[in-house]
Amino acid sequence: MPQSPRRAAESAPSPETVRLSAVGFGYAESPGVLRDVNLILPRGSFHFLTGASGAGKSSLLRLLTLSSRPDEGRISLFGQDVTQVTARERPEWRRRMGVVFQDFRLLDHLSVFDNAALSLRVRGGKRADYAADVEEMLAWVGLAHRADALPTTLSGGEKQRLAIARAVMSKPELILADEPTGSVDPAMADRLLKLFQALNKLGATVLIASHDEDLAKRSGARRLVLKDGRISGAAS
Ligand SMILES: Nc1ncnc2c1ncn2[C@@H]1O[C@H](COP(=O)(O)OP(=O)(O)OP(=O)(O)O)[C@@H](O)[C@H]1O
Repeated sequence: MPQSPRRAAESAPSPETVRLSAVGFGYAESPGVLRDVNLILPRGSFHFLTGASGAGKSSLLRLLTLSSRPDEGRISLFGQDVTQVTARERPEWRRRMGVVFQDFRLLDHLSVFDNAALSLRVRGGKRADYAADVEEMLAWVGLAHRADALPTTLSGGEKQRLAIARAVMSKPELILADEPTGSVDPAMADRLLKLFQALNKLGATVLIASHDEDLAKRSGARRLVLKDGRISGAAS
């Protein structure tokens, strides 16, 4: 039985934020997407996960967000085995992560401001206490002037920037981002990269899945390459 996330957070933090041991994963239609994947993300590390379209980057992130379970092997997060975590236990683990989904998953009935503030709202924070921080984050991603807009009125790049603001707003311990710069221009991609780097400097463990080889190189982050269902390191 894994320790509860809250209890685990109270004890000394694990030096490993993520550990995958001999992980295998696939779908009925696509078996063997991941095969014998072994991976350690030390606390406070910054990695780019690259690989061709269909290599399994999103599938690997699905396992880390506990949206899917591996067919084989074990997964630990924050030093705790989460391989068999139930749907009921999942939200508590997810609160320790900031996730940028490839399809954004914004809440269309909430304003840009309220989407960005979501993780703070669910923690029961008062608007007056977090408003300045949310406004600052929206300004950083260039959305201050759209704070009252609904997500349906945003461009693809604006939605992506909002998805990032929302994911990192509560300064999570682990940031997982799936193609977080796929819809923005190179200047904005660099700006968003700086945001991830700043959060990493504050202690967050960051894993970015991306096709963008140039951005991965510019980041100076460690590279992980997914190919034929397996992960290997690559020179940055
Ligand atoms: N829900 C699903 N059901 C069945 N097969 C799936 C599902 N999701 C992904 N796949 C298949 O699993 C493989 C890995 O897909 P995945 O989305 O993880 O790759 P990716 O590296 O993230 O690709 P991209 O860079 O294009 O987003 C692909 O062959 C894909 O067709």
